[in-house]
Amino acid sequence: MADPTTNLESSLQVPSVQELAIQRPDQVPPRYIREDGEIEACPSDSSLRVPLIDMAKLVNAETRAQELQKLHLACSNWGVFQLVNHGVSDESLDKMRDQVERFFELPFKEKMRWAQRPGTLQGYGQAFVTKLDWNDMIFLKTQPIQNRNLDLWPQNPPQFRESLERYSEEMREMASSVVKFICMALGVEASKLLLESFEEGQYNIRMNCFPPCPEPERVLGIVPHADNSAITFLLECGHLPGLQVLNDGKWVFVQPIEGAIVVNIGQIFEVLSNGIYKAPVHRAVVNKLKERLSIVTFCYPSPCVDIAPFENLIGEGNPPLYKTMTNAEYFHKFFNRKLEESFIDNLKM
Ligand SMILES: O=C(O)CCC(=O)C(=O)O
Ligand SMILES: [Fe+2]
Repeated sequence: MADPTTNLESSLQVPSVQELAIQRPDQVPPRYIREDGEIEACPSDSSLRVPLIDMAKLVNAETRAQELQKLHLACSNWGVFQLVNHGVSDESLDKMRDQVERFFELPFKEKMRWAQRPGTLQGYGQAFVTKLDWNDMIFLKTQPIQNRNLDLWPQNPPQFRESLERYSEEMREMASSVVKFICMALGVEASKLLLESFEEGQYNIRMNCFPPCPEPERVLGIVPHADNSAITFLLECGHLPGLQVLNDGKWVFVQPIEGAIVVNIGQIFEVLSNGIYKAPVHRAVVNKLKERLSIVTFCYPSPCVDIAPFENLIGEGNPPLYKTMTNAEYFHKFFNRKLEESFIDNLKM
């Protein structure tokens, strides 16, 4: 979910999906069943593929121009791409995946040591909107350090905290370069202020567990949504596809690629780009036999910068399409949004 904090603010205690799945039920309890028709597990057009962007080609001055063009098309036509050669070491990615896998393997009672507490937004549990998602998760704020609630940072498995700390640091570094290149692709010079705002930005990490589900065609792992971040990085823990992006009215699987990180535009960047880049609607589907894990990093600029379309994109014939908001106003609108209304449409002029 864009930022599970919304749901958690009014979160009810709901059962663990992993615990439900362990009992190997033949059917799913009705409160998980989606009434809006069968969930299409296969893309209607399997030739559609989410674009691949090579960070090494963006860094290299000789190949940059061409790769920036690809990046521009990826962001304007899809809002999502797979990033390779991103510079985060395999070792660090593997370590993080391993610790998250081990965490979800712990007995339920042990995981509950880090459960969401009443009045807290973070911790182990579920996000609840209207229907239940087939998903357990642990949601932790990692940067800046004062946002951390270490009481909710697992100490089991033993290296969880240090892996998360290192991983989140690497995501923060990656965010600054990815934002810089996305701005270049958009044709705006990213201001020093904006780039610094990602160095000092806010980073929240949601680790998702989607247990096997007896009726995958009637249940969703995560409901369709767009992220409220500026950009989001998603790391797959295995090879089982589950993330789907809505593209031209079709749900398209994001096929896991070894070593790649999935990057998607969030609603803050949609505003910054004056709608040239859109935050894509996406969802997670589940599998009948296999569990899937994902690690999702939501990147936000520092609360000091306003959220408004880039000035260079505005001029005669190009009016601003979105309002100018302080960070606090943006989150106030988000937390007070009506679920039946489109959040992003409410940010438009
Ligand atoms: O894990 C996935 O496939 C999707 C996760 C997601 O969209 C989210 O946590 O916002
Ligand atoms: Fe998402």
